[in-house]
Amino acid sequence: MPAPPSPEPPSPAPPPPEPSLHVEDLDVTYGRTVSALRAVSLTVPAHGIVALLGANGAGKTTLLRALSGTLRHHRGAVTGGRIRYGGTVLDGRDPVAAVRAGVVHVPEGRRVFAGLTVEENLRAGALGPGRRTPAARRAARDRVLGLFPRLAERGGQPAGLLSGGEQQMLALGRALMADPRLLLLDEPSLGLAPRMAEHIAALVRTIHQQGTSVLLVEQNAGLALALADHAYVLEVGRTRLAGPAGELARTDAVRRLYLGQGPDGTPEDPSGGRGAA
Ligand SMILES: Nc1ncnc2c1ncn2[C@@H]1O[C@H](COP(=O)(O)OP(=O)(O)OP(=O)(O)O)[C@@H](O)[C@H]1O
Repeated sequence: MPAPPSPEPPSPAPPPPEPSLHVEDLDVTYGRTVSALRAVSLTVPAHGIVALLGANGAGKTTLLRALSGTLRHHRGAVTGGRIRYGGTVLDGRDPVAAVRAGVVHVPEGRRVFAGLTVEENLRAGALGPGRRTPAARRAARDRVLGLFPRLAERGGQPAGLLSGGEQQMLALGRALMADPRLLLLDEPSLGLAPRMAEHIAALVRTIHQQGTSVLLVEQNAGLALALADHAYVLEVGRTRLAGPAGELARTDAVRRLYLGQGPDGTPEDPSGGRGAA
């Protein structure tokens, strides 16, 4: 008698869906009196790249701090609303919870460890809370050095000796060592010459194409809107505008206040809109 057909092998479980970030009606206060965000809502879809624009003091950094669990280091707290990343609630959590969920913050000013070498800075990024295998760490390091060959050349040098652009690459590289699914970038082009700012923007685009979602805070609105699919404009702690980046770039308010253009698209502000007040 022929043997009965062997049962079909079980099909592999589908990979977990990419999470999206949902911020709903978020309120943030510093100390007892400073209300920095009021009822701010924002979404970063899976595989999205979203820009957050706004003048100095609008609350952009505060929002990134709320997402990465670092508000309390600045005497701030979420006082209302909700932050969800996929199935994980992140409001009121600490930085370990954010990194475990895949949300990694590159703060303004780079904050590399100046006295450590480039290689040691990268290793510090891999020390995240997730229990990752040595092979996963090696893969992350290979990815970083592939993206930033200059860091490979400078591996043994103290990070404090790097140029501003190289320090920004190191800050990005260190964050990538934690295998983020959502990268929070605070002013990556700040203080860089235009060509280096363009180079960093191209690297951010590549990082996004490799599968990492990005929430980008940038005062260089032209650069940010060219990179992003979607954008939000914060004004004194509230959302003033939101929409597809290309559409926002054509609105009068964004052209005038953030792109430094007159009504006919001609430049009005010689700084090109950087640092709209
Ligand atoms: N640690 C803090 N303690 C008290 N108030 C703070 C603190 N950090 C920020 N603020 C206040 O919160 C508001 C939002 O500041 P935030 O730094 O988030 O703005 P921003 O849009 O990132 O501005 P910038 O572009 O200047 O960094 C401002 O009024 C600011 O003075």
